[in-house]
Amino acid sequence: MHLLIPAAGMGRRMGSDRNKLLLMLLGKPLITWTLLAAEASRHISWIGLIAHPDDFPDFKEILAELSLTKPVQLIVGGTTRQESVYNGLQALPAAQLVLIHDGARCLATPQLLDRCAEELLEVPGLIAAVPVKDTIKVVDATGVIESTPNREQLWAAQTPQGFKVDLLQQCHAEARSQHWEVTDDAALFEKCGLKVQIVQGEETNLKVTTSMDLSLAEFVLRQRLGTI
Ligand SMILES: Nc1ccn([C@@H]2O[C@H](COP(=O)(O)OP(=O)(O)OP(=O)(O)O)[C@@H](O)[C@H]2O)c(=O)n1
Ligand SMILES: C[C@](O)(CO)[C@H](O)COP(=O)(O)O
Repeated sequence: MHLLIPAAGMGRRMGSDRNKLLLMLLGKPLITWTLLAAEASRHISWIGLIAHPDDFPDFKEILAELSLTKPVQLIVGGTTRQESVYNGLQALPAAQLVLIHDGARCLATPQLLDRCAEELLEVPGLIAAVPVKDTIKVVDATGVIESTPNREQLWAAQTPQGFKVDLLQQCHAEARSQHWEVTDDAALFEKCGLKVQIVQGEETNLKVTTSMDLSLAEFVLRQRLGTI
């Protein structure tokens, strides 16, 4: 199965002066951990790494050092994640199904990628997600709570997200013509009235967004490697 990895962000919330995916995490660039999970997945056969052209030299160096067994194509990203995925879909070789996984979710396991790949044979669209643990409040502009949604219906979206390619392409085309801006591909499917199935995600599959997340990711990796 084909995998697109959006990796063209800036990492503004990290407060870093470079793409956070190039920051070091336990001795390796953060994106390396994501690529290693894709390499170890039984179902992934092709990887599209969507990046900002300024980062191409660094990504090429990382890829040369890793020398993965699977083909990796560098694709020019856009100014938003949505535009980056759109570009990825344009560059995708002929394929019926695609998984999309954030470069910043570097702790996703190969097993999660494989479960999503297998489930995608049965449904038009899916996302990994975990039940929300906190009580969530809907708050107005003045900081006053408006409502408390029933937690049983709340799930935190992760990636991988997987889709039938033709349907996702149609949703992205519709989004461009209607000027929809969303933070994930499932939201486009939803807006187009298409079904998106939840696949149980992983609690450790955090998106490295702030420097605290980077510390948490290091802790999880050390635990996995048995060094703590
Ligand atoms: N124009 C963009 C923006 C984001 N991404 C990717 O989408 C994923 C999720 O985005 P996020 O965590 O928000 O990354 P950044 O945009 O780098 O972070 P920030 O919003 O803090 O700037 C990341 O793997 C990021 O590289 C992308 O490919 N193209
Ligand atoms: C796709 C995503 O990782 C799902 O949680 C997320 O929506 C990416 O965008 P964000 O704005 O960084 O949350």
